[in-house]
Amino acid sequence: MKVVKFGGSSLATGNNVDKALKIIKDDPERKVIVVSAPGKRNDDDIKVTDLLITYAYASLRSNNYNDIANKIFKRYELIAQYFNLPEKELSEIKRLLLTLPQLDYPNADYRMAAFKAHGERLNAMLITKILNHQGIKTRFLEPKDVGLIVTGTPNNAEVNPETYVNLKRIKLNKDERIIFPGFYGITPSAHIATFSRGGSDITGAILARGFNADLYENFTDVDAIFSANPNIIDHPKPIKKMTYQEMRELSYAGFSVFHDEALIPAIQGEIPVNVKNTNAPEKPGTLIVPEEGFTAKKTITGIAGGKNFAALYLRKYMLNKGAGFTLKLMEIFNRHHVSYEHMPSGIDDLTVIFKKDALNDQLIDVICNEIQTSLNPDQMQWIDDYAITMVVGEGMKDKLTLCASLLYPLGKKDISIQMINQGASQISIMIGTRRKDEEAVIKTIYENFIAED
Ligand SMILES: Nc1ncnc2c1ncn2[C@@H]1O[C@H](COP(=O)(O)OP(=O)(O)O)[C@@H](O)[C@H]1O
Ligand SMILES: N[C@@H](CC(=O)OP(=O)(O)O)C(=O)O
Repeated sequence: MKVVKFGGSSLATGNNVDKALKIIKDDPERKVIVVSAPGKRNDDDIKVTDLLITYAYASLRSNNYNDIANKIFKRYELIAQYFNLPEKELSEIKRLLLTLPQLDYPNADYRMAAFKAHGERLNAMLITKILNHQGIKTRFLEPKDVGLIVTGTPNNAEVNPETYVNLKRIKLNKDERIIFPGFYGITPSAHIATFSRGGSDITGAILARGFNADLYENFTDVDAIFSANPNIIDHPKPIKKMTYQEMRELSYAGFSVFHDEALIPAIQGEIPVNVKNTNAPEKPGTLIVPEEGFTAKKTITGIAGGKNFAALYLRKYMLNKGAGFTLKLMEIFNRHHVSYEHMPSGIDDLTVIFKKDALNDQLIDVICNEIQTSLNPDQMQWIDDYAITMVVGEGMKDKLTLCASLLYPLGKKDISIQMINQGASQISIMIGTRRKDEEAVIKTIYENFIAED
């Protein structure tokens, strides 16, 4: 049995949905289908999830939100019309959409989560109706029906392990497909909470693990995962096969094609993941597999870049001798509920790297003031335009001189390296630069090490 997920880019129009449905019908093993909300139809379009965010704010400010609600409904109506679905089939979808502002929510965050989740919820309802209309027996199931329980914050939730116990109890009928909305779960108190953006990939992986699928197929709008972002490198080489850990590191640093958290359930359940193109399903795509039994054919598998970082540089002479410096630093972060990403250090200095969305200007000032008062560093600098480039490959493990040879062409191009860190797993090297240099780092390493390999 396969769990299949279609991203928003694969469900943006009636024509796209039709391609997705053909893929489903083509293979009886594709039994559990996770769907995202309709995505962008062209570069200037707006994803339904973003329209729902606007709707949530507009309906808080005034009663004048009909235009945005109608604009959202129109997205579903256009898809329904493509399949000649009778209009009455849409009445429930319209009602649910229009009543969102009137419902009770515990607070504004839960309210926002419920609005956002309806992008996938209504799409799953619609696609179920379309398939049944075509004579394909299909059942709509959602998190509350199967016990997909989440905890954490309402717009950045995490799956609760109880979910897997609940999923084991669900019976899948032989002659029936399941359509399941991605991106959200249900809290222990039965409220909707969403994963972080792009989180339908996570739902697919949870169901693949929970139903013990043979394969998790993730359909998107590119032929494969490429060895570099196709928006930066022209026609980058596709990756045919890679390990879970390689994918984790690449998606963390910027391969937006697959959510980095989505691999964890797949790893835990040892479910292989196949990323494929809805527009070319005959192509093999990229297969993501366990490390055991994997033989690396290339030194570097891929290179990813993330611009959305900031760093705090601290110099304190004899840092290596002074006990408690790092502990006090951690206590300050902990007091303000700030998590950090990396903390490379030397004898006299350390850099703490943050995701920018973990902080705001006020918090940065408060934290820097506390550090100055309690740790009295010899130098402290906040670097707001920090970028991380991650060079990843299982084949890097035994290449002792790789680090030096990676840096040489960057130096020749006058790119200033702020930090370099080889991961303990030895399959990644992280290069910290100023944001303006990030694309040049990716292009230089791609040209010298991937294009040639
Ligand atoms: N290394 C990469 N390989 C493939 N696609 C990438 C890569 N890095 C970024 N992308 C982008 O990710 C997009 C697919 O992700 P996304 O839009 O979230 O898909 P979906 O809507 O199917 O979830 C591609 O269209 C591409 O622009
Ligand atoms: N619709 C949600 C969740 C998601 O996964 O979407 P997509 O499959 O289009 O990346 C979002 O836009 O974040």
